[in-house]
Amino acid sequence: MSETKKTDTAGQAEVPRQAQASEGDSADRGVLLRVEGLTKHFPIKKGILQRQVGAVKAVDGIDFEVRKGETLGVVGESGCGKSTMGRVITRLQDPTSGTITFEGQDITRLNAGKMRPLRRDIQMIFQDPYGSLNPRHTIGSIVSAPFRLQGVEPEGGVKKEVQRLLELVGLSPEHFNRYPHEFSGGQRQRIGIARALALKPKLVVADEPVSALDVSIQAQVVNLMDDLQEELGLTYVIIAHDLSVVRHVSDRIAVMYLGKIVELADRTSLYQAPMHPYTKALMSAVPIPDPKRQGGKNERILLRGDVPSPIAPPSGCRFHTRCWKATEICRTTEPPLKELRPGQRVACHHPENFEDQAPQDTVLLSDARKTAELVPDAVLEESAETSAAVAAEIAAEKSDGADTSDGAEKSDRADTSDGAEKSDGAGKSEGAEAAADAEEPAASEEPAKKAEADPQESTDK
Ligand SMILES: Nc1ncnc2c1ncn2[C@@H]1O[C@H](COP(=O)(O)OP(=O)(O)OP(=O)(O)O)[C@@H](O)[C@H]1O
Repeated sequence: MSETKKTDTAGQAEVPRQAQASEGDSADRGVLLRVEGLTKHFPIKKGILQRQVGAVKAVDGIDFEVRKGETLGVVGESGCGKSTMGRVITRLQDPTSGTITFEGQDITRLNAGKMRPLRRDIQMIFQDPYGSLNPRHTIGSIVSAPFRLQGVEPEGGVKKEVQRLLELVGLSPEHFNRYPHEFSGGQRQRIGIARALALKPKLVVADEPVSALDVSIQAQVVNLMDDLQEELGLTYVIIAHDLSVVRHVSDRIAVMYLGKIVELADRTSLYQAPMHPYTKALMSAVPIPDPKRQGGKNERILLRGDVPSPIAPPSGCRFHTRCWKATEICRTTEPPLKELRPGQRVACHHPENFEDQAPQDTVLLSDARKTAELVPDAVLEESAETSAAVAAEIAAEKSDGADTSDGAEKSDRADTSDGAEKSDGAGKSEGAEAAADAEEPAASEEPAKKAEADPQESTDK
């Protein structure tokens, strides 16, 4: 999208202009949409009396904000609740609970009549360019529908405005009287975009806007959305099932798993140092175009099985049944979405690239042991190394103000060079509790304890 988004600056988190104000400072300034505790449960009913016997917890308590002018990417496997989230925040579906605030106005419970004026400002682009256009209507009629519905008469008339919109999205104004079947998938998606932009919305939620298109066409449509954002000052929420589409266009990315946001970070932080193991797994699935980086430590992490059912999600951390780091606390206690680094929120007891949040919990669950078999050794080693390095850095920073940077660097080297086992120990010794007063040296018994408790696991590693 904007130049800032296309260039990755090493080590420096990229934040859109509007987002440069600190999180707290921008309590609402610069925030277009705020979502708090949002849930959407679909009731499951049975019998003649249609009694509710359960619920599909498609979205199960999410919080995030969308800042003016930014692109927020939302990723996760199929069934994670992304589309439901998109339909609820645009109020095409009612939420079960939580609040949605748009430009400071609570829109959670507005009825259709009260939502109508807001429909101009909040638009959605749908995944299927074939199903989302009525085959019996001409392109002119489809793109002019928002004007009719809102009773808006654009300057110069509807026809002229629609032709301008068609041109804007790269179609010929002469296509006005043609029908959807006369267009290719990419062209149809452009028509969908023209329709969404007709009333100059402030927020556009695009649900997998390119996944139904050929790869060669995907880039064209993404670039078009990109250019339009700059030209019209749009704010986007772009939903995708993998990171390959959103990685280039998003300012920030929310990773969803089974109805929850497990990580939310600016793009650079997410790519340079993903913290949730699920994010890391999703990232490892994206092909790396740089041949120099191929064959390095970025090996593919295979996740076991499918996303569990949202009718009865796993207890504690919902990812624990597929996570190679899961310990008992992951099964029993749901990790909160916590800001571990500025601008990077993560919900994990044993995050990647950060000190362990539950260092006392060292025995892997049996599921995790099986899952670890699918994770390349290099990834496991790297994971232990980076966590230990961060833990050492934090400990050094806390113990010595003046010499911090030097000390931290040295201890990084020492830990990482010794390999996974040693660094794992260091990582485990510096936990959340220890971090509060982290003067203690690393407890070297930790890895031994782990190996003792779980010999299979230690050999796996
Ligand atoms: N109207 C509905 N009634 C009942 N269950 C629903 C309904 N809509 C969605 N679901 C369920 O909610 C869960 C989340 O679906 P959703 O479509 O939001 O996920 P998603 O991450 O967007 O997946 P996909 O990429 O496949 O669309 C799924 O288990 C789905 O079956």
